[in-house]
Amino acid sequence: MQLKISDLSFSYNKKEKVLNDFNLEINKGEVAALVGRSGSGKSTILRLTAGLEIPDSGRIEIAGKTVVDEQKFLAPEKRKVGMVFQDYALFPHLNVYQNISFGIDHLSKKKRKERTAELLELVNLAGFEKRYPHQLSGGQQQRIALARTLAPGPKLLLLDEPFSNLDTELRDKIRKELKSIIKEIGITTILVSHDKNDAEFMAEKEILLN
Ligand SMILES: Nc1ncnc2c1ncn2[C@@H]1O[C@H](COP(=O)(O)OP(=O)(O)OP(=O)(O)O)[C@@H](O)[C@H]1O
Repeated sequence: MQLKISDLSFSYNKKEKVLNDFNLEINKGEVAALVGRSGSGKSTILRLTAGLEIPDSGRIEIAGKTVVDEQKFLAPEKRKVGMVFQDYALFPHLNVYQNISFGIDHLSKKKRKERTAELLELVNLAGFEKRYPHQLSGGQQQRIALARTLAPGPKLLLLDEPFSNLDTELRDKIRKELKSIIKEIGITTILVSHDKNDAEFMAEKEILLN
């Protein structure tokens, strides 16, 4: 089991529960989609898994290790979880090389260079090192965001509405690319989507939130 969520409850304001005893299990290498109406708590589940919110109760285990329960809270950077946000959140003042190598500054310069090159190869953007985010198309920005997230070698990849900023034509292309990258590295992935087609195309398993 790569991700196990047990009896997770959460509210933003302590009044209205967004999640009530929510459970979820995802196997290693599996790609799962969270689907459900707007406001059903899809992004909240990703945020809790990444450690950006603290649950009211329940437990989350990643690769067999408890990252949060009533006693414990592991900081986001220690969870080995990579999250790509809806708006990609690239650093506008850093170029592609700097964006991707941001999370691996503990490595030597040589290793960092190698790893960044490997990731640019993976997302098919070798040669783009010196470009700035505003000099990239939406699809390219998304692939750089993915490369940056994958750089430290996360055990779990979280994608929040990865196709929402793309027009229909590009969306098709990006979906295929994203799926093939995920398969190539075999990373366990959860994706949030409000689009049934995207979810069906990308995921082996769909989890419906009400
Ligand atoms: N920071 C916040 N403070 C207070 N309430 C919030 C906050 N973020 C989300 N909520 C509320 O929590 C509920 C779940 O939100 P969440 O973003 O997880 O839903 P979602 O299923 O991802 O929705 P969408 O498909 O529209 O992105 C919603 O009712 C939302 O209004």
